[in-house]
Amino acid sequence: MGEKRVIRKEMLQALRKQSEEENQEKSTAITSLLFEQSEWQSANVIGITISLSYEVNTRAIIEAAWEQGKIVVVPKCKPSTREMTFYRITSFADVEESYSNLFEPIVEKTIAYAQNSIDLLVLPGVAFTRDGRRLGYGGGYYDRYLSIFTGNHLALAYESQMVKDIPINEHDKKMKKVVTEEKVYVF
Ligand SMILES: Nc1nc2c(c(=O)[nH]1)N(C=O)[C@@H](CNc1ccc(C(=O)N[C@@H](CCC(=O)O)C(=O)O)cc1)CN2
Ligand SMILES: Nc1ncnc2c1ncn2[C@@H]1O[C@H](COP(=O)(O)OP(=O)(O)OP(=O)(O)O)[C@@H](O)[C@H]1O
Repeated sequence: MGEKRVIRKEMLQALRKQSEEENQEKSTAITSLLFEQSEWQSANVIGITISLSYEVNTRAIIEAAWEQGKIVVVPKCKPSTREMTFYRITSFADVEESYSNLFEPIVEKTIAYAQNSIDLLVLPGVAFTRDGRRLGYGGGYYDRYLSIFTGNHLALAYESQMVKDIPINEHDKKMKKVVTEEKVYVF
């Protein structure tokens, strides 16, 4: 556990140092590669997070999804059980800054979507390995979600988030794909 925390802290520090310009440039490349994936093209309902400033920018992805006629659902965390429920948003006015400074759906304005109605889950992450392991913020939210999720999933990351090793935890779920600004890792 301790080692995970060190990798997380160092990676987040490095990510926060990346300039906005660099973030934007790489995010644009990641977005283009994402749109080439068959999982994206065939999905009607996309489950995706609202990015923080240093994460791969998902706002342009969400806007494009709306333009492509797709349904966008974003997670709301339940800290007491560390579970997430996804709600459909049709504009950014449907989200508010809430838990842990994340942007989450305003429950009163949105409708919950069941897990089995999501075609593609687009995951964030702090660090990834070249064999498909993922390190998140340490909530275990996605490990729990993926343990019962049957749809497609892939993760978005900067190439700089690919690391040699991450300590394994029995709950850790392997990624199927990670899309970076340089390539698509398929596991
Ligand atoms: N933009 C974005 N949204 C996302 C994620 C993400 O990685 N990025 N998540 C990806 O999983 C989920 C949120 N994951 C979280 C995991 C842990 C904690 C957490 O433990 N927070 C502590 C304080 C953290 C700290 O030490 O600063 C707390 O609130 O008590 C919060 C969110 C869902 N939404
Ligand atoms: N399926 C699960 N059922 C029960 N507990 C789980 C499950 N998955 C993870 N956990 C627990 O959640 C905690 C956090 O897990 P971990 O450090 O792997 O999170 P993470 O992948 O970094 O975070 P996140 O998924 O939120 O981005 C650990 O204590 C882990 O044991």
